[in-house]
Amino acid sequence: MAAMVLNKCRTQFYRASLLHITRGFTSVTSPISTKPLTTPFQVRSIAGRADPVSGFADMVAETQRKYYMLGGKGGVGKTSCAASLAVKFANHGHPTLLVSSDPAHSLSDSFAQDLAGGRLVPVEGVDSPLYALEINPEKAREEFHTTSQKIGGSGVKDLMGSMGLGMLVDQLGDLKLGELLDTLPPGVDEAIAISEVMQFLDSQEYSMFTRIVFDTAPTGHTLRLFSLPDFMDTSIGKMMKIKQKLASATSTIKSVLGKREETQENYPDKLKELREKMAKVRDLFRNSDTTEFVIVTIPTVMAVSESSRLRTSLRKENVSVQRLIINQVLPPSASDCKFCAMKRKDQTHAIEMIQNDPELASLTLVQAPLVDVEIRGVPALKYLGDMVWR
Ligand SMILES: Nc1ncnc2c1ncn2[C@@H]1O[C@H](COP(=O)(O)OP(=O)(O)OP(=O)(O)O)[C@@H](O)[C@H]1O
Repeated sequence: MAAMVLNKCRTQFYRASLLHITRGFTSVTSPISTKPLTTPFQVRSIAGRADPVSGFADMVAETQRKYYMLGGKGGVGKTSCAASLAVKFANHGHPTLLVSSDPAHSLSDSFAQDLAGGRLVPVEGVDSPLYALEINPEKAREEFHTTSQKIGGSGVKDLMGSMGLGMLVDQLGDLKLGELLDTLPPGVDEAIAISEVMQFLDSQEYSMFTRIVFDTAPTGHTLRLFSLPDFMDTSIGKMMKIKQKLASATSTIKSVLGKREETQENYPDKLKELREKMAKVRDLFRNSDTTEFVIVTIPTVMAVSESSRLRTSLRKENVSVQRLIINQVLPPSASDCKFCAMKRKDQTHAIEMIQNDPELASLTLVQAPLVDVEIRGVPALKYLGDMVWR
């Protein structure tokens, strides 16, 4: 029965067959005929849009450095689309850096090459230099935590207790410092890691890159980046108060005991530096001349709803979003099996949702087909890139 149903299915899955993509062919052939198909998946703007967004020719044209951030719900194809864009930039002459700030890195899996290690790793098989960098948000979080703890965490309370300054510990209570340090907002690690990368980008080692593509963590985390400078203001303010209280208490004690003042590392300055870096990253993201945020989604109600919320948040933060990639769209069919027919109905509904969504309807939609094999390795990414980035 299942075989009979499947036999009726004439959905023309795009033959990203291993044979084709591992040999680097880019032509698309139908599984039921050997004739090339004319792909219907193209950059197109929605009816009524006055100014269609630039195509890949414009994305590649300028020599000035550009940043592309790809974000969206988990599992929709952010890494695949980001990696395919990076490959395409590199194959069009742009030395390109692909950065993953998703704690669950998948660049190595996507390229089928070992790109791990938190340092620049060259990607093999592309025409111009393409480097990958998997940054470690966990490490950034730990560093932030250690620095904060040194200024005023439990270490301070222990120290003050041992100095007989228990009353000051009580005064610290109202600053809710412990709470502050223990409840760093989710995504703070990713944001810190991104800001660390941004400072490298000004260095000589990174100066050759003219295209920088970010594969970001799922939706909510990326958005934290924008609220962090304010969060840092609050936390730095609290830490400065503690430092002042500590400084006056310790100098009184030391003068009584006749001890010399020790030079202390200026930790709040470090936090201020971090805050400044984050503010710089936020400003860069808001600069529509250099940066574009591309939302990736799939045609399901849940993914579309999340994309709409993401777009609202990015608009409030003045981040430029011009295109929405609708990934894994079922290809055309001469006659669907029952499963494909149901799936197509759902997808059609989700695409209509996009077209009627006030946040998403104004974007240029780029449909990318569901292909019949997993997208792994440079030839496969090139294949995907040729369909998505046109
Ligand atoms: N158009 C497509 N056709 C078929 N498979 C696809 C397509 N796009 C992505 N995939 C596959 O879907 C899976 C998830 O893709 P990917 O890792 O790019 O998603 P992601 O959004 O980055 O995930 P995460 O949020 O977990 O980082 C991978 O196995 C990938 O090969």
